[in-house]
Amino acid sequence: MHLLEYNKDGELIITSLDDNKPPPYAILSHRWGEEAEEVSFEDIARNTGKDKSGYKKIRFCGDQAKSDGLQYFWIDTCCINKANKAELSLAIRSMFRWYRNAARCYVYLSDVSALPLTDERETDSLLWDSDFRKSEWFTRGWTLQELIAPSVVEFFSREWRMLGDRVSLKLQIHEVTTIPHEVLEGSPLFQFSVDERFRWRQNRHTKVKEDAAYSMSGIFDVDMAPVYGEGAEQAFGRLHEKIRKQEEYLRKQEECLRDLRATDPRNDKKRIEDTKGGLLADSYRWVLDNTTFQQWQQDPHNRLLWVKGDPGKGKTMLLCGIIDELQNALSKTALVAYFFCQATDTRINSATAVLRGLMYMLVSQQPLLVSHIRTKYDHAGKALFEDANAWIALTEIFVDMLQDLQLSTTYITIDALDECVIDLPKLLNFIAKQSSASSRIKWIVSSRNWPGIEEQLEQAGHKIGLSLELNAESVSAAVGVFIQHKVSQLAHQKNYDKQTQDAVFARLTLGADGTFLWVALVCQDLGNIKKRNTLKKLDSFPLGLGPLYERMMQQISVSDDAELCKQILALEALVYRPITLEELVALVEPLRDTADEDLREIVSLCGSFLTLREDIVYFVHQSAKDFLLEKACGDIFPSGAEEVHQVISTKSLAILSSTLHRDMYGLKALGFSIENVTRTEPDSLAASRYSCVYWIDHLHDSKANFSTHNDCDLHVRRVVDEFLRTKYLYWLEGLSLCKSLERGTVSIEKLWSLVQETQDQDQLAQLVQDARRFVMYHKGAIEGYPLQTYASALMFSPTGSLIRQLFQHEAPEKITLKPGMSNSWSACLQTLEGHSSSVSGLLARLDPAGVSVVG
Ligand SMILES: Nc1ncnc2c1ncn2[C@@H]1O[C@H](COP(=O)(O)OP(=O)(O)OP(=O)(O)O)[C@@H](O)[C@H]1O
Repeated sequence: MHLLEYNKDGELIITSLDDNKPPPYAILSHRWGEEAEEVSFEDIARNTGKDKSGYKKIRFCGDQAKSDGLQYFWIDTCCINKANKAELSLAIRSMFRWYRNAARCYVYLSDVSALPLTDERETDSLLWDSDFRKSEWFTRGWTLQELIAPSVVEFFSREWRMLGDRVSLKLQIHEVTTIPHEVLEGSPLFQFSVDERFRWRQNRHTKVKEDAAYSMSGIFDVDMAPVYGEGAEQAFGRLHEKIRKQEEYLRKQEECLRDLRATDPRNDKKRIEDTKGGLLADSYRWVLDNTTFQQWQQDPHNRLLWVKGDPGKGKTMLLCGIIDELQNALSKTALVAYFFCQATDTRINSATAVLRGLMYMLVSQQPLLVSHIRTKYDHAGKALFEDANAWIALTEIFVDMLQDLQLSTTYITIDALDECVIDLPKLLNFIAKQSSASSRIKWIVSSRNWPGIEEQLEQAGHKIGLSLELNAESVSAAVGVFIQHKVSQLAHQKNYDKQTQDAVFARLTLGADGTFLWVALVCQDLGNIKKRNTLKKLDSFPLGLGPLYERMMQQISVSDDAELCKQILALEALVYRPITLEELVALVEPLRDTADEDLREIVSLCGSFLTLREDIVYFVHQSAKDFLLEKACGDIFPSGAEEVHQVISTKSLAILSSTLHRDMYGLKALGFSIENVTRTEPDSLAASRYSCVYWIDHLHDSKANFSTHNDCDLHVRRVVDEFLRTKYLYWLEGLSLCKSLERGTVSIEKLWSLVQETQDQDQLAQLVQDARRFVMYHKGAIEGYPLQTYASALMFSPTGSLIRQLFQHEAPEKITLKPGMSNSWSACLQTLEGHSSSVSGLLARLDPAGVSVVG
């Protein structure tokens, strides 16, 4: 790009600079006078044209830029070498970007006069307002992008007096152009519909007719080479086609991000901070002065920082604090991606979830990185992130992203590696390798002091460890600050007198032993104790986390609601994700008619093991769940954990049997896309969502043995058989509505492995086999369009399919297939979808050889 500047003699000169990284510059927007009177590229090159009337504009623009501290400026009359056709064409395509990248845009309105009345600097807007509104500048085609693209647009009168800027004049500009205020205030253009953007060009004209289309291309962010002579119709036709392709691309992009996002780690961080009582800066800031931390931050050879410590030492909160500090201190171009593993939540407890979360965060901050995902995603779709090869695909994509030169300094943080329960060794191996790969990427991970983790991270070349136990003094001081904070909170809440407050403080200080969690749990308990009993109870809090949990368990055991609390704890310890209160009530029979208030009270009676946030029940800490599973099994699972799994599984089937039916969200149309589905109010699946997704997992973990003939197993078989016969299709619809069909197919495989054990391959085995084929075959259609379960899925299943026969009454009545379906399932296991746009009606099978093509 060519830019103008003054040389040391005050003469205008033209300089060519890199288009991608231009220095700050001003840009002029104006109406051309007679072409012969405008200063051209050659004029500047030859130092001529000073006698032309257009020269004044250039001097004004240069002077204004100078007074705004800008050395360079750009004017279309003389910064494009029009003799060079290729350059001209490129300039037309780049114009929107040049205006957008300018530090300031000066709009010179030669038909608006604004002479000052009294004060030299002030002009009276009443005098020029009407001229301003009538200015020809608002009627020209190219000036639309000149008005919208730059971040700062300033208007000047014929006398080069400042009238105001795009924001201060937005009322007038809106009235003249109808362009919304938000656009004039700088909102991104993609937020406005195509029709809306086309509307802004109404009443605007261009000298050359094709320019009417070319001048809009930047507004739609499409690249369009000018072909003068093609005519306006053809030019607009090309523009519309480009916009259509662009929209298609963006839609796919959105789809890709939606599929990638198993969780948004930013929300997890907020939630974790909230459930842990809020982040206290004074309890983590010690780390900023820690020499190991500083070494990691400053030394390019130290790329991986491993924060390690025992349960409850404050690692998670420390990482939350470090992330905040990094984000506050970073330059605009640096990125921070983080992920919090939580073993209790299946969404965020696997190696693939970690990579998905990190990638999602990187792409959200640097959208161009999405190209690395798109190359694979455009072929594979959502399965890329979920199928058996997901780990391989994700690591390849992630490595590509990290090697992308557009990625500047990047901080990657993963908390609680020990809570990554699926494929931790793979994740550790990946971190160890990748953390050495680039000095631009800095890693922080945290975990408990597990030898297995230590062993694998040992392989990392550029690592450094920060042990909380070895920094006991700093951690103790941080816990001291935490105690002060908690005690003053309690004192306020319980209205403690000075003696009680001091005694609580002394007890917590004596017992904490550098463990935040112990303090947090004791304070939670103290919050439930009457003020007058506080001093008496203080000494009964045992030292150490384990003994404290034991005491909590004993208290529960002697309470009036002991059985109920234990039942809830048993369920909570086994569920695969945190459940909502509604799901809890559905799964725990004695809670069925409990009033909301009582329900909350009962949850709070479960000692300090559980906590409620936004009506979801969480463990207060992973160590609480660990304690229940390892040390309190006898209390909460008197007949073994398998039995509780089995109860959850059969209870789930009972819930599903009474809630599932056809078209639960009232979608009516068979082609209703899942993308447009919103939950009904009240949500008919609210209580059964968990059961819908996880009943088979619990059945599987109950170690049900379908080949024995004991009463219990026979009963379970009967229940499963009955459910599949009467509810299978409604269950598939439910899974689709819960956006969990993929998981459902994995579950059906699990069920299949269970029933396969039956020696005689009885009816149930045949039914499950058929159900499995059914879902594998029609997964794509059902996943995208829940009600296709009853249409294409039923109709395109073989006539001999048991599921088809059982649900024949749900199939569309008036459609006959010619030729009809064969009697049995083909060798094809799954339908591959190769359509480029969405499928919304019935599907056509074109290929009898085994692979169906739909669309
Ligand atoms: N900076 C802090 N601000 C506020 N609370 C804190 C802070 N640090 C620790 N805590 C309190 O201590 C508790 C335990 O901290 P945290 O969960 O970070 O421990 P952890 O070391 O990650 O434990 P684990 O490894 O077992 O998961 C938190 O629930 C919170 O109540």
